[in-house]
Amino acid sequence: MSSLSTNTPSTTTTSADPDTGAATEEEEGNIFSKYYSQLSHQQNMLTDHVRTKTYQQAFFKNTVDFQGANCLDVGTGSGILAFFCVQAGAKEVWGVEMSRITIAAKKLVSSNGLSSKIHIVKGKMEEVTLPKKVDVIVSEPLGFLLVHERMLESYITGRDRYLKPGGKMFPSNSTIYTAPFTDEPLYAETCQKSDFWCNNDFMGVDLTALHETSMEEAFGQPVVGYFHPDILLSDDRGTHFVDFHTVTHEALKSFEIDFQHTITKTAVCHGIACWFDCDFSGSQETVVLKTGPEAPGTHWYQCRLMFRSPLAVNKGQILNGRLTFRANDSFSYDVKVEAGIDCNPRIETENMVFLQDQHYHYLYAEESAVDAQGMGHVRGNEGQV
Ligand SMILES: C[S@@+](CC[C@H](N)C(=O)[O-])C[C@H]1O[C@@H](n2cnc3c(N)ncnc32)[C@H](O)[C@@H]1O
Repeated sequence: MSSLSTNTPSTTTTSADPDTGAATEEEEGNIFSKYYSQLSHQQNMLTDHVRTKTYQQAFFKNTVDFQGANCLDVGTGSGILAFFCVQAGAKEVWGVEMSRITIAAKKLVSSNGLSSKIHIVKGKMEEVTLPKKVDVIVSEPLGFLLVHERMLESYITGRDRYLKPGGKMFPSNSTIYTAPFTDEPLYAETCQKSDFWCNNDFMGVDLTALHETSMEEAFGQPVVGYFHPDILLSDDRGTHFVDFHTVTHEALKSFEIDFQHTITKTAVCHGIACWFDCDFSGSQETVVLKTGPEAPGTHWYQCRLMFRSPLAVNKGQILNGRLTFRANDSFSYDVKVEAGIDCNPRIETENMVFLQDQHYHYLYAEESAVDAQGMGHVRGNEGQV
């Protein structure tokens, strides 16, 4: 099916019947499509007040960009950002959405009397056909660690297919931050998860051959949850800047974050913490959405990548290394962490911390997969998203 009309866009996908909402095989194969088709998950996002309020403020503080504008909302979900576009003065909005939540979104649009302004389009951003190019693209394509779910790729597909030259994007850019942290209880808890496999007589079966695999699994998962900024071991931040106006698909699929942190506390470093900020740079004002440990909590929490072997660090030393992100087939990324210590003349020897077998200039790597199946699961102190 492929058609083009001036008012009611149609899709070129094999997606579900927009009226019955029956899922296609393709849709059933996409865990995020199923996840987002449930009102409860849309509600989770709407009730993240930091997130939702920041989006509305970003549009309201840049009404010059929305007045009389044609807008595209990539992944409209309940349609909330499309409503905000209209509130900010948009002429028409096309809300593209791959999941069956379109049925609910259409109900909201109609019950709010906005059917002539907001057009909910069922299908993938990569496949739908819209009637015209737009002045503004809005979206909430942000996952844990910014890139989990790989929806940024759909956001920039929307840009490449439908944004007029010089058009605006809300959000417009984002920065991932890194910092080393210490958290002994978290480390102990992660190790304890594998204690079960130390049993050499579980109902007469020796399980110990799987202990190592279980440890790899436990440390291979990022920890999603809040933490207090006091656990950070440096004031320096590794950064990775992504400009949504210019970033390419290739650059999103594979990137590195190099870091160099001057250690501010002698401690045992248990890994690298990561979070992101997002800018909405309109013609009038830049509004910032923050998800770091010092900001009010959001449903993105923060992420921590654990070291299997912790690293003793001394105040004044330099911890340097690299995070390597490679997109995978599970709508997420494999993340590799490498870190090492440089000797520094300002080492406070009286407070040095040593771990067995650790040497200065010690370099090691940990593999960590940001697992799509782990979505919504929070380890640490905050329960479920
Ligand atoms: C994080 S939610 C945001 C929903 C809504 N915009 C909001 O801010 O509350 C992302 C939405 O985008 C949809 N989505 C993800 N990838 C998509 C794609 N390639 N094409 C269309 N919709 C997509 C998901 O089904 C989900 O409803």
